[in-house]
Amino acid sequence: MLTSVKFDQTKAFKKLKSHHKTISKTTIKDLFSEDQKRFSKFSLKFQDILLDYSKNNINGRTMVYLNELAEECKLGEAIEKMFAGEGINATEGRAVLHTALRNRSNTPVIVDGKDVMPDVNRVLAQMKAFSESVRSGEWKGYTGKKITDIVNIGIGGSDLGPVMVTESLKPYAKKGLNVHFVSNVDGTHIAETLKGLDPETSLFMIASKTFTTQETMANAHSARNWFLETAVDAEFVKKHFVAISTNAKGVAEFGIDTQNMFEFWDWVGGRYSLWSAIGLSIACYIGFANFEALLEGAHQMDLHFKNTPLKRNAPVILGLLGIWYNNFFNAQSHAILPYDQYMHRFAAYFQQGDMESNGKSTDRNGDEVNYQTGPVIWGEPGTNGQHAFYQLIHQGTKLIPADFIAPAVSQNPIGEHHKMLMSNFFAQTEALMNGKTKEEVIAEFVKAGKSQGDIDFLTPFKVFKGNRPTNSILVKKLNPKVLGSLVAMYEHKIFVQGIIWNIFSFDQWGVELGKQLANKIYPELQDDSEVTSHDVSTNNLINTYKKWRK
Ligand SMILES: O=P(O)(O)OC[C@H]1O[C@@](O)(CO)[C@@H](O)[C@@H]1O
Repeated sequence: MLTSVKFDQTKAFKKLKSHHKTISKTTIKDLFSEDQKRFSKFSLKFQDILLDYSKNNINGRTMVYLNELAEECKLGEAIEKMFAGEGINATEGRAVLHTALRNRSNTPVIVDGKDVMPDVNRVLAQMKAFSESVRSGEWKGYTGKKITDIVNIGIGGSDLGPVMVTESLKPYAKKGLNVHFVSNVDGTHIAETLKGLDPETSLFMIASKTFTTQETMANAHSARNWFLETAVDAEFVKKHFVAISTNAKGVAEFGIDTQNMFEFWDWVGGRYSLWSAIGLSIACYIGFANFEALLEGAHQMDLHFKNTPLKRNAPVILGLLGIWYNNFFNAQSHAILPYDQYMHRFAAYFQQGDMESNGKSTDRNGDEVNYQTGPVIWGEPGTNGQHAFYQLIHQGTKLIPADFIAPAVSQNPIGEHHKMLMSNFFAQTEALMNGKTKEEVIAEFVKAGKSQGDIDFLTPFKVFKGNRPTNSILVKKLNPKVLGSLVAMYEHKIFVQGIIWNIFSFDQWGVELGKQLANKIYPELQDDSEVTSHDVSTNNLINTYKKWRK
C-alpha cells in the first residue's frame, strides 16, 4: 500500500503557501533579469528532448520547496512500489505495470509471485508475427486477397492511444495499408468508416480490455454483420476479425478464434495500454521495429524516472510545476500545445490519461479532499490555436499554464513552412512571458502617427500583462523513440501528481454511474410509450425524442 500523506498538512505546503505570497509579486520577466543563469538552472536535456521550464513563476527556492513536498509525500517510495509491481491500484486490488510492457531490459517484474515478462514477451512475439504477416500480404482474406484496411474498434484507452500514435507517426507508415478507428456508439462512426471499405480486404481488431464495453460490442457486432452480408459464411470471420482483450471467454463467445486473440492483463490500465496488444494496429501500421522503438523510448524515460534524483527528473519537474499552478495559483486547466500537425490528437489522448487518472475528489483514506486535484487538460496544434483561443491565454482573466512542444526537424520540409512554424513556437512563449507594457504600446502608436484620442482610447486594449507561464519541450525529430519518451514522461507526470494529491490514479469509478443509468434508459426507448420514471426534465426529453423520431 502507498503511504497516505495529507498533502495540505505537509510542512512544505505551508512553506509554498507563504512563498507564493512573495514570488507572485515578481514577474517571470523580472526573474530573468535577476538571474541570467535561469535557462541553465531550469532546463534539462533527456536524449533528444530539451525541457525548458525557465519561463515559469519559479526561482530556486520554489523548486526546493516543491521537492520537499514530493519528499514529504513519499514520492520516491511510491515510484519504487509501482515499478516493483505492488498493488498500488488499491480499490481494484491491482498492480500498475504499464512499465513492464516496455521493459526492454527484460529484468524480472514480479506480480503475485510470478515474473510477468515471459508473458509480455510472448504476446510481443505474437504481435510481431501477426503484424509482419499482414504487412507482407501473407495474411489473406477469405477470397485470398491481402489486407489493405485495418479497422480498430475500441473506445477510451482502446482507441485514443492507437489513434494518437498512428497519427503522430504517419511518416513511418506502410504505403497501401490503411488504419481506421471506430469508437463512438453513434451509428455514424461505423457507417462512415465502412463506406468505401472492401470486406474481402478489411481486418477488424476488436480492442477491449473487458470485452463488455457497450459501444465496442455494438460496433463489433455491426462490423461482423456488415462483413457477413458479403462473406455469408461465419467460418470466414476468423480471417477478418481478431481480438485484443483480457477476457478470453468474452472473445470466444463473440465468435473470434482465441488463436487470434492478443491478450493483456489486469495490471494494465486502459488509458496506459497502448504499449500492450492494444497497440496491435500501431505495429501493423508503422511496423514492429518502429513499435519496438516506441517501447524503447518509453523504457528510457522509465529508467530516467526511476533512477534520477527528483530535482533533475523531468516527469517530477512537470508534475510539481503543475501542482504549483493548480494548488497555489488556482489554475483550473493545463494546455498542451504541440507545434506539429501530426500530434493533433496528443492533447486529446491526455484528456483521458490525466483527467481519468486524477479527476478524483476522495483521498486514499476515503476522505473528501479539501484542495484542488486534477486539472482540465485541453489543447490543439499550433499555429491553429493562435487563431482560436490564444486571445484568452494572452489577455483573458484565467491563468492557463501551457506546454509548447515542437520538433526541430520537420517530416515535410517544404519551403519556409517549418521556419515559420518554429518562429511562432518561439514567439508565443516569449510573448506570454514578457507581454507588452503600456509604454511600449504608446510608443508604437506614436511611431505610427496615431492621434492622441486614438492612443488614449485604444491603449488599454493593446496592453499584454504577460507573466503567463509556459514549458517549452523541443525535440530533435518526432520519431517513434522520441514519441515513446514523451508519452511516458506525461504518464509519469500524472503519477507524480496523484501521489502528491494523495488520490488513487488508476481506477475510474466515475465512469460507472452514467453507464448504469444508460442501461436503465435503453430498454425504455424500445417502444413509443410515455416515460414517467425519471425527473421531469429527463422524462420530457425522452418523450420529445420519442415523438420526433417517428
Ligand atoms: O477497453 P475497454 O474495457 O473496452 O474499456 C474502454 C474504456 O472504458 C473506460 O471508460 C472504463 O470503463 C476507460 O477506462 C477504458 O479505456
